[in-house]
Amino acid sequence: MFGRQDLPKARRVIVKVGTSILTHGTGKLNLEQMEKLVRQLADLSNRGHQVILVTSGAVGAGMGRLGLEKRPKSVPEKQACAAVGQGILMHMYEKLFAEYGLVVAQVLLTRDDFAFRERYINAGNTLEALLRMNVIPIINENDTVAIDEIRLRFGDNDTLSALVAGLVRGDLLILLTDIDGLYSANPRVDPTAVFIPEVAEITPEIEAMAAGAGTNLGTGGMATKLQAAKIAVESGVAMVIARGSRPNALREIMNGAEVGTLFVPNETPLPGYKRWLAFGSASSGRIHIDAGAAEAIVSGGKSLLPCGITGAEGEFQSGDMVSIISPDGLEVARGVTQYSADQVRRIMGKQCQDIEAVLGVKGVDEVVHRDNLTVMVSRHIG
Ligand SMILES: Nc1ncnc2c1ncn2[C@@H]1O[C@H](COP(=O)(O)OP(=O)(O)O)[C@@H](O)[C@H]1O
Ligand SMILES: N[C@@H](CCC(=O)OP(=O)(O)O)C(=O)O
Repeated sequence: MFGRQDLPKARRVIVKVGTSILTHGTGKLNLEQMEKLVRQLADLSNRGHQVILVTSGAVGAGMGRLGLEKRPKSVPEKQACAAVGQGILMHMYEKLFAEYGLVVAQVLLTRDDFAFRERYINAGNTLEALLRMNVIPIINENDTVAIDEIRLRFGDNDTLSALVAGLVRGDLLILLTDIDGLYSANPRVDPTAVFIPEVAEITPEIEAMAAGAGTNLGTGGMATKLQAAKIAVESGVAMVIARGSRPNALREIMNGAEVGTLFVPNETPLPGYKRWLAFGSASSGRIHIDAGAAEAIVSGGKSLLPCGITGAEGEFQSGDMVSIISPDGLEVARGVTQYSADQVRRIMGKQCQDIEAVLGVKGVDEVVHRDNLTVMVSRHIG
């Protein structure tokens, strides 16, 4: 059984730091905190671990420099703050890592870089090349171009860090925030909340523990951290949420000490392509299915045939990614369709041998083949 004793063996470690620990309440950078963080990361690298840093704080740092006291509401203003702040953040990281003789690289990603498989593979190759060169990649969302609609689908940097961890087949993802880890309820609101040291399975009860957003400067609170945990554990990556201001938090975690909340990785993680289907890809439409088809796909590992389809939404083409929706409205699977939306509407409910008569061509039997399909039931993220 995976446990804390396995953490020292983690070779590739992704560390995400939230705005709440990188900036003061004033919005300006918390320099002491950044120095401590960089020192620990440099030490991890010196110990032979491969380190990737996912950093928030661009909007916060920009606010500080522009003298704004509240996080702006409009998207262009937030993006303007990020454009000012990202340079300030990188300048500090470059300076601090250089003191320990380490080279850093800025990598800015958007949701689309994960949704398009070619870009996803390219981003992975670049990160591999940087790690081979002993460079520390410093990743943030490309806020100036990530429009709100797309941002919402990304969630925030918690989700981004988990997608990155899956992309590079990381061993451990550490989310450093302003609280010790997961509690049974938000302890800032509920004084009876108890600390949860380890989560072996992310059940609906665990999900219910994470309520709403956190601080004025941070964005997602615990809810987005649990979404990140779902992606990480299904990708075979262990995850720890811990307080970033704790002195030597990273060293203690890497030594296997009981610090923060540990999320145990799945013993049979999704393979690379199915992982991308589940978490990276963006769906172009929805195919509705009946209860029998849902059972065959989820429990039987079967392909989706026309006879189990009850409807199609959207204008997808053959080769597009589609969400497969059960009668209770849940996305039970996601996969690549071999028929367009128009064709699906014409062959739905029919037997395979009738496809030729309806479409005038002899097509394949499977609307979505099981090789190109991933079951989402337990993996639904948001
Ligand atoms: N069940 C919970 N356990 C711990 N913290 C919680 C819980 N529910 C909500 N929170 C809030 O989540 C906050 C951390 O999230 P956030 O402010 O987004 O940090 P970050 O900027 O590091 O991403 C905590 O300060 C706390 O107020
Ligand atoms: N890209 C944004 C980060 C937004 C975000 O996810 O913030 P947080 O919840 O503090 O991790 C920034 O750099 O300000």
